Amino acid sequence: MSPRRDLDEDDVRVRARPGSRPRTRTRPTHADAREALVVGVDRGRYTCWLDDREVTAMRARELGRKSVVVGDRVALVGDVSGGPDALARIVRIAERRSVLRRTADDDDPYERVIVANADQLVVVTALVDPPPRTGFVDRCLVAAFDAQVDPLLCLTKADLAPKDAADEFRQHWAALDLPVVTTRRDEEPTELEERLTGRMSVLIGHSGVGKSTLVNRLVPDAERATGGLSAIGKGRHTSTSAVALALPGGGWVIDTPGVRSFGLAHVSPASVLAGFPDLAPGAADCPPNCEHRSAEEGCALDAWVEAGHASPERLASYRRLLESRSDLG
Ligand SMILES: Nc1nc2c(ncn2[C@@H]2O[C@H](COP(=O)(O)OP(=O)(O)OP(=O)(O)O)[C@@H](O)[C@H]2O)c(=O)[nH]1
Ligand SMILES: [Zn+2]
Repeated sequence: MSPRRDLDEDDVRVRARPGSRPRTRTRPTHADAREALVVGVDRGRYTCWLDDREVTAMRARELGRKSVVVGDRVALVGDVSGGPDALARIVRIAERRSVLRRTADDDDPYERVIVANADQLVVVTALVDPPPRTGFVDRCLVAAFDAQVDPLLCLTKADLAPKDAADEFRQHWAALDLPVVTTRRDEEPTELEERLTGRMSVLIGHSGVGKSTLVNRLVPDAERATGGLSAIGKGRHTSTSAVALALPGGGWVIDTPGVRSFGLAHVSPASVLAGFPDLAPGAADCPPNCEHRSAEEGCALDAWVEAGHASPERLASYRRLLESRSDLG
């Protein structure tokens, strides 16, 4: 097993080290452990939210190689006072309800969990400057479907765009039940705020689309929320790690500064299709193991589109995504 393969693998190989004391068979159960939420990760230190304070923690040895990511619910022991020099230990990670993964590139088979337990993926796209791209949104939708996280499309900079720009762009997903909000500089992002309240949402978007602007409006004390952990607070623009910020009305918004998109190498072709629910039923007439690339190869999706069940742009979009994945050969 190469050490790189299992960056995020949860199966642990316990190696007996020469000279080390034998491990006790029954580990302490840490009945007094406190439940906390991981809101930041920085070089082996985990910022956890416990009741109403931030606690810095490290991983306990007994976690083995299990990864701890933002959004994880963990059990803490040790010094959970949250004082400046206090250091707690993470002894357990609760089972994850969802995991958002990425691969660095489509042809990079090594996947990483970016965020655990999110229930909403907010795809942030500007209507102008930079111009919106349907392919980026499609890619994010596939990642959301794969992770079983609800998608929300957030179109920013409506104040700079022609009046019908938002309607025109969202037309691409007219066949889907995709919720869409638009935001603009001269208005509070009230509708977005409503959709985020009480949930754990991840923001994803290219540089310059206005993510930081949104986060600052949604979390006015963002700097304070990341607290003394200046490495995370100040490093938001350079850091590549995600950070969870508490929303005033309840819930969390997770900013992912280093993640601009999702590689999909780990997503099976069938799951990529699941991200296109308007096309997916059309595959019922495909030959077994159809790679859905062309009608010449027997793919039934072209006929599905010709029959008017989905738009040609959607099929083209799907096939572009497939092409960008090298694992199909
Ligand atoms: N007119 C207008 N400008 C906006 C809006 N949202 C953001 N901007 C501007 O767009 C630029 C980029 O916004 P940021 O919030 O820094 O974008 P970002 O997505 O966080 O980019 P990174 O920090 O590189 O990740 C800034 O100059 C913002 O002032 C908007 O709704 N309307
Ligand atoms: Zn097919």
